[in-house]
Amino acid sequence: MYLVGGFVTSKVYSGGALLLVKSRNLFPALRMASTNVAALQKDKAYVDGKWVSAKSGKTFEVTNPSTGAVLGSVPDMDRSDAQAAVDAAYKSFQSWKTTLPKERSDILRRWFELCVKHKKELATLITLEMGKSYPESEGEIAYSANFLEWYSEEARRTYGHVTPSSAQNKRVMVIKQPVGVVAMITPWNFPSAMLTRKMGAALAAGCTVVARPAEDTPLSALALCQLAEQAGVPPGVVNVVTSSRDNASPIGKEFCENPLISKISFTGSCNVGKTLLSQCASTVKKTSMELGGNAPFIVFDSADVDKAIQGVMFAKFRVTGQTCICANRILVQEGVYDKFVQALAKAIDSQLKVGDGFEPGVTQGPLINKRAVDKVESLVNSSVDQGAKVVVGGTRKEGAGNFYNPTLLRDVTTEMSVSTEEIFGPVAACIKFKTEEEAVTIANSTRYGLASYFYTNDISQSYRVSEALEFGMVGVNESAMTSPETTFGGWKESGLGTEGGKYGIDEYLALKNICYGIQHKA
Ligand SMILES: NC(=O)c1ccc[n+]([C@@H]2O[C@H](COP(=O)([O-])OP(=O)(O)OC[C@H]3O[C@@H](n4cnc5c(N)ncnc54)[C@H](O)[C@@H]3O)[C@@H](O)[C@H]2O)c1
Ligand SMILES: O=CCCC(=O)O
Repeated sequence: MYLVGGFVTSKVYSGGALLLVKSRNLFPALRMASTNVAALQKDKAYVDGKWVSAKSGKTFEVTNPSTGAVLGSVPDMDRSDAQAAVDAAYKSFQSWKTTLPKERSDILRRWFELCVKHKKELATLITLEMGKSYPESEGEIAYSANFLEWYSEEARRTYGHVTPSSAQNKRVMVIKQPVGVVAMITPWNFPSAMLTRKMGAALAAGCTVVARPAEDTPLSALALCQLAEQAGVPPGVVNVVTSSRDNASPIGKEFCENPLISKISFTGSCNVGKTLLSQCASTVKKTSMELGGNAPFIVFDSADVDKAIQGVMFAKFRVTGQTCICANRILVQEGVYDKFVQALAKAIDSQLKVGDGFEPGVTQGPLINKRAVDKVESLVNSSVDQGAKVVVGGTRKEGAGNFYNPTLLRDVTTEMSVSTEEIFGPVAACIKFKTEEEAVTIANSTRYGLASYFYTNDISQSYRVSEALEFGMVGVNESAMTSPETTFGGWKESGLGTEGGKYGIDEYLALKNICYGIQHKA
């Protein structure tokens, strides 16, 4: 690693190729991670236990959204590459499904331990390719690794049951078996955790996997493969195909139409989820869909406002507002509205710092790309045109990188697009309401149903409202509600199925009813 013209330039050897990683703010993280990040950065995809190029030989570049610097290139695979990966996964399924749950558990445990051991290098890769602040990246690696640990424990608990029979000469039991090869498509906002939440469950159940990570963040996925290999995951059990956005749709089609695949597990936007669902009809595949959200964050008059501010700072500004469970509509009862807005403005000013994720003290990294900044800017501008007022921010950050300043809007109404659309950026949009019924009606008046939050000190209200909200997840006086134990999933157009928690592994298991005819002694 050496310094050139104020930049830190790091030699990164990747699959034999020398990459120069250049960033003003890289130094602190690379110092933490030493240069081992190089050993985990791959420039090939991972199929059948081998590091491979695209058959076409094509590659695409991965860039740092904070600086625009090119981090490296990975294979731009197409539909035929995906097909080869499916063949490998299908072949490996025949033996993986017969392994003992304890063997799968031990392998997942070793993979978890390796992720923990390499957390600094893995976190460095996330901040490099995705931009989130380095402490948030370390947090993601802990979260991501914990899914492997959780499923190493769940692997041994896939109990079936015996059903009392209605006939003397029959016995009936239900067993659970792995569904088969699972195709996974994941987004860029949690480059590691969205994969392990799926892969941990699938492998524990006895399924094999072909995954296509988002084009913005393939490096974290490939690093995970390397650790999986070291943990003893056999060839073909985990396969990762990388591609540019241009090949996302053809690969998606292959996944949906290939009869060797039994299930698609997708995390991403509602629009792409709906496309995949319609494509899956041709082969009647099982699906898990973790889609977008439009989370209400309700603050009632009785709430502890300080606690609600602490909660909204996390629920709104985590990962610069780019999580599917981020607070999207902040509904505040009229009695505390002004006090809440004032306190939130103060918290934003004093607690948030925008910049390169490696810079000490930065809490708000860049948005993923220029398109995302344009979208956030247009949502803010159109709200202001319709009467919303900017209390804090409301502008892009000057200079290079895809940065948008943390923004607080007041006098927002339910009709504005900032309320109806998923913002996916650092914009807190505050709406005033009068009654509990009005708040619940507004909260539920969306086709999304992923996460919701409310703050109250009225115990009866906490029961009433948590039962009335049409969302898969409800935080009551709590905004940090995800963990491996959480049953994570959306209602309505936010998705199908759940991940994590007690039920996560069931998504990868098929029920089989076995009826025994027995000779009954006279
Ligand atoms: N519910 C959840 O658990 C969850 C978690 C994270 C993100 N999300 C959602 O993801 C969205 C943000 O991620 P995004 O912008 O990357 O979403 P996206 O839907 O644009 O992309 C998600 C993935 O799908 C791929 N893709 C795009 N078009 C495809 C096609 N036609 N066929 C197959 N694959 C295709 C992309 O390359 C990417 O890998 C938000 O809506 C967010 O709420 C949901
Ligand atoms: O973006 C969605 C995932 C968020 C989480 O798992 O906490």
